[in-house]
Amino acid sequence: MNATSLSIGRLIRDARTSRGWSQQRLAEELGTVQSAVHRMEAGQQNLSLAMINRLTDALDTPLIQAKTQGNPNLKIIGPTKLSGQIDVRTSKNAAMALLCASLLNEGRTVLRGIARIEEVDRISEVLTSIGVKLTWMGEGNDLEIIRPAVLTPETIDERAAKRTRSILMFLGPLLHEFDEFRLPYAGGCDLGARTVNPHMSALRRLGLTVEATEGAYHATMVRDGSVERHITLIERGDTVTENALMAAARTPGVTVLRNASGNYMVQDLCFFLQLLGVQIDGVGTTTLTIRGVDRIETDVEYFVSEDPIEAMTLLTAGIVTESEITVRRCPIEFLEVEFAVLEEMGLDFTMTPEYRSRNGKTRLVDVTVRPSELTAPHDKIHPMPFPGLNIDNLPFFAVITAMASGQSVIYDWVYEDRSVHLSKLSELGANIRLMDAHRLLVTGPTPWRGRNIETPPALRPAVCVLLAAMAARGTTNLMDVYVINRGYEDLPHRLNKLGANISTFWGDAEDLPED
Ligand SMILES: CC(=O)N[C@H]1[C@@H](OP(=O)(O)OP(=O)(O)OC[C@H]2O[C@@H](n3ccc(=O)[nH]c3=O)[C@H](O)[C@@H]2O)O[C@H](CO)[C@@H](O)[C@@H]1O
Ligand SMILES: C=C(OP(=O)(O)O)C(=O)O
Repeated sequence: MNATSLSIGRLIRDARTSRGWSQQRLAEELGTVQSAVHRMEAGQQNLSLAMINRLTDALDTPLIQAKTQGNPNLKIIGPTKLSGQIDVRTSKNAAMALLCASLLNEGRTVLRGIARIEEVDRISEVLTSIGVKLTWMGEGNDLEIIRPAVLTPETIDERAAKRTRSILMFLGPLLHEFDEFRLPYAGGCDLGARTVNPHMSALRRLGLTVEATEGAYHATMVRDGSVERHITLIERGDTVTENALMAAARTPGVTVLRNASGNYMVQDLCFFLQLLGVQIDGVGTTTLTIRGVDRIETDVEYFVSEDPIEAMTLLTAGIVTESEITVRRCPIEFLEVEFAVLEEMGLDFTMTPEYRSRNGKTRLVDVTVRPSELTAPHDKIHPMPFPGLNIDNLPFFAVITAMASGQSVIYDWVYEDRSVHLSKLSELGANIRLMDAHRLLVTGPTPWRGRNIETPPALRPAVCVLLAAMAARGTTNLMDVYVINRGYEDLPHRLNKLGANISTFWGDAEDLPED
């Protein structure tokens, strides 16, 4: 226990008692247990930023708000050398799919190991607003979800819904229960235009018509009772595949889905639906055959698998700081091409034999990376749908190629704005030229230097800046990191355990001295 946690504990206790609440009552408001509140008040509990914000909301107290006024920012002092071992946690993207899929189940759903991140909080807020009861079990990462007999989409929390793109994945589950419903427009990272048409086109084949007007999707469902459906997705997208899977899961008969994504979050969703009694053949391939069931009422527990994007993030942390670290629990099936490129670039790394994730399915390895003389790859680095180089892992190659001698081309054909956001790395000293909106020319190696940076409004470019700042000489203040907290749990603290020097502070960019 330290003095700060004890005094925060007293603030919590005072705010609670001034509202006349018992520890049990506060625990219920927070979705935790009484013993956890007792530990917080006694200063025996490390409080995450997410928990401080939940306390602030629950207690509505200026005392705690004063601690967290303004935006969350990070101060990174470098250069740092990392050492030791770190475990990969579960993914934002599987969490999104599984939380939406919990709507299909009238039994009790327990999701084990869900990441406690802002994006999960947003979808949880949306679920709560339509009547679902979500309870974090203890202080860990297990979430119990119990839906009511009748959902109330008309009371949806629009503010939370508009902050995430995953709200689109409510279409698939809700079409089973309503002939007409309305959802707010999807949000998410600022990556340029992202079409929703593939979702509409796939769901139309199952009877759902969606009209997008006045800031909302207006959905109308007509059930035709056919026993077999063939749907070819017009794009091999992840969330569109998930939406179609959720729509097919409770549509009796057979649905054959072609040009489906076999990516990690889709596989997690398939394993979960299989536990719920939905038969799915072809998991991990581009053709999924789904035998839907009329109703699902099963008490189920599912262990979410490890995140290949977090694995890549942590490996990049080792590479950019020229350190030896071991990243444990890397889901190797989703990182094969990434490792092939890294090997070609001269990265010194070794892997343990494979073992299984807690879901019994996903293959994992521990990877040790060591300081290496990297050279630019011969060809451009570009992403492809699974089993290609993951689209969300491409940004990390901007940081890695900036460490390599020679010129590399990073080609992001997918997103219009991600490369633009990555050019922020030049503020930390990288020689990066935007050839056009989709191509970066990176010339390395880079003498990284710290400075104040406004966080790019996209998750992966933002975390790339954080990683480069760990290697940079001097101090980097990275302002307003909500976007990082959207997808990573406790990242600064976990990197600090490896030797990084990252601290969180609250405030606005105007409060900072000039560079
Ligand atoms: C919650 C979640 O799971 N989010 C992931 C999901 O978003 P999501 O499934 O929503 O991705 P999008 O549907 O936006 O697809 C990403 C972009 O790729 C384009 N596209 C995609 C497939 C294809 O065959 N052809 C094509 O052109 C789309 O038009 C779009 O511009 O997949 C993206 C691509 O892997 C990831 O970056 C996101 O992190
Ligand atoms: C683009 C991403 O996420 P989302 O689909 O949630 O915007 C991402 O995870 O990098």
